[in-house]
Amino acid sequence: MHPDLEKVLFSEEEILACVDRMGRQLSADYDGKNPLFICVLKGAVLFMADLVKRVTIPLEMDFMATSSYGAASKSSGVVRILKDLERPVEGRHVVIVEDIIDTGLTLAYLKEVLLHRRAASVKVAALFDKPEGRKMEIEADYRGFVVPNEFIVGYGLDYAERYRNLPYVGVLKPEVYER
Ligand SMILES: O=P(O)(O)OC[C@H]1O[C@H](OP(=O)(O)OP(=O)(O)O)[C@H](O)[C@@H]1O
Ligand code: HPA
Ligand SMILES: [Mg+2]
Repeated sequence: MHPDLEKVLFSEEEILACVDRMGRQLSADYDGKNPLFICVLKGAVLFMADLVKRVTIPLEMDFMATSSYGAASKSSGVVRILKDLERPVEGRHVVIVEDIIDTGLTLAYLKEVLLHRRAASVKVAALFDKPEGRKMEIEADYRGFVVPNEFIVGYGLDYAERYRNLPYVGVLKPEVYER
C-alpha cells in the first residue's frame, strides 16, 4: 500500500470485477444503439479504458475535461470545461463515464450541457458514488461502489494530480491534505 494512504477500500481485482459487470450490463442495454461513451477527464480515464474493453457492442468514444477540485480536497463549486467534445452529440445516445459522483455538481452541469445540445438520451455510468457528499439531487444510472464520506484516491482519482496511477483505491491520510 502507498505510504500516504490510511487504508485500501477496493483492490484492483474487486474494481475490475465490478467494471466487468457494468460492461456486460451496458452491452445488453445499448445493443443496436451505437452509443457515444463520453469520458470525463482526467479522473475517469482508467475506468473508461477498462470499461470499453468489456463492452461487446459497437460504440464510439469522445472526451471532455472538466475541473472543479483543482489542487484541493473540496469542490470549488464552479465547474469549468477545460476541453470540449470533438463531435456534436445531437441525436446520440450518450453514456457519461465518470469516476466519482460526490457533490454532483460536475454531473448536473454536464447533463444539462448535453441535453441542451439535443442528445437523444443521456445516462451516467459512475464507478464510485459518495451519497453523503451530495449538494445536487442527481444519481448514476449505472453505479459501481458506494464509498464513505472520505477523500479517496487511486484508479484515476487524484489529490493535487497525484495518485491517479495507483491500480487500487484507498483513503488518503488527512495529514497529507492538511499539510
Ligand atoms: O460530484 P463532484 O463533487 O462534482 O465531483 C466529481 C468530479 O470531481 C473530480 O474531477 P476534478 O474536477 O477533480 O477533475 P479531474 O477529473 O481532472 O481530477 C471527479 O473526477 C469528478 O469528475
Ligand atoms: O473523493 C474524491 N477523491 C478524488 N477526487 C474527487 N472528486 C470528488 N470527490 C473526490
Ligand atoms: Mg481531481
